[in-house]
Amino acid sequence: MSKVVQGEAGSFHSFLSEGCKLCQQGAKMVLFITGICPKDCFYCPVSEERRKDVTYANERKIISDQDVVDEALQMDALGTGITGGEPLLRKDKVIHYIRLLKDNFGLQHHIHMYTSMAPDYDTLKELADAGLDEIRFHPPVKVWDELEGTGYANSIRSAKELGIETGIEIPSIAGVESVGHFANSMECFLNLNELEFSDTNSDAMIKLGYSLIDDVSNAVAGSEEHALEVARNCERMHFCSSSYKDAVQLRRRLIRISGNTARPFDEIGEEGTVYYGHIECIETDQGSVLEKLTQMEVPADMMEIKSKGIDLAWWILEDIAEYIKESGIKLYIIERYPFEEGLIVEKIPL
Ligand SMILES: C[S@@+](CC[C@H](N)C(=O)[O-])C[C@H]1O[C@@H](n2cnc3c(N)ncnc32)[C@H](O)[C@@H]1O
Ligand code: SF4
Repeated sequence: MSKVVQGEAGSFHSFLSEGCKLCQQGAKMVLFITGICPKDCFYCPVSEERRKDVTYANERKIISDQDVVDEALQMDALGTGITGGEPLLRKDKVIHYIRLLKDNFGLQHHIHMYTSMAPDYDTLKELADAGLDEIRFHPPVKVWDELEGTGYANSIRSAKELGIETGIEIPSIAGVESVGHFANSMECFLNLNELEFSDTNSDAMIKLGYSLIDDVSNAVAGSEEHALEVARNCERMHFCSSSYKDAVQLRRRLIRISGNTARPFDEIGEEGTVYYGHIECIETDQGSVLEKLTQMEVPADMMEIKSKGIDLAWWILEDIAEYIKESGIKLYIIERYPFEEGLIVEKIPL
């Protein structure tokens, strides 16, 4: 599928792979296999905390298979993107999780994988046999001009032969034009990511002369223009902008998760965050506060006892605030990301 889309700096063709379509709906779980990687890209955005041999499904640290299944259920995932670090450094783990996800959620659970390596036919066959649907190769910048003569060309040919939807995914920086021609000659798709600053790459990127587009986004000035150049000659390409990723994909993912996990008294906001009231009190006060709530006939399904207080519907808390406020007890309306211990966006004292 190819259509003309309007970018901030002009219009260009856009091709969406199956994995991208599901990602745009916020329906893809992100399975981070390992944080280790043999490459040393100057733009690497992987956080210090994750640059180890650790596995996460979205923000959940994975200890057992059940954790992976629970996270997919929690967001009602329609597919999974396998990433890292370099996932193929833990090939057996990748194959194990592809099988686990296909067994639990059916063959229609779409799985794509990123790799910076150029795996041989046998490795790709193992991945295809396990059920991998789509692969996105990320060759290092230094070989972009000579991709025909590298292992990436063979890997792309093999992946296509094995029936895996095949593409290249790289950041949109100087030099991408030649990758556009290569993608055409290989008849594979090309995803260009708008280059972004992160905590781990900003020193290197500033030294190389990159700068922010403005003060409110992490996007790098000039990145979109490189993609527009490529779009002139590349049929199956897509530019994934930083603002789209943040504004649309994240919001849709949060809405999916909160729709699945909100308690009866959580209000789901337009951005997918949840709003609820919170009575902060020490354990010894909890009994007397609960007694008051019962006397005021607050329904049991409109509250939940937590270790450091009681959560309840914010509109009920607002109504009864003046009757339960006393020394040592604090009342708040909280807006939070819809995960256990999710980021608190706002905490308004009553
Ligand atoms: C973060 S990597 C993770 C998977 C694997 N390590 C790899 O590099 O392919 C996934 C994609 O992110 C993109 N990427 C890497 N650094 C980026 C940055 N600073 N800004 C925008 N996209 C970036 C690359 O196009 C890469 O294909
Ligand atoms: S291949 Fe990916 S994880 Fe590895 S250094 Fe490059 S961006 Fe980072």
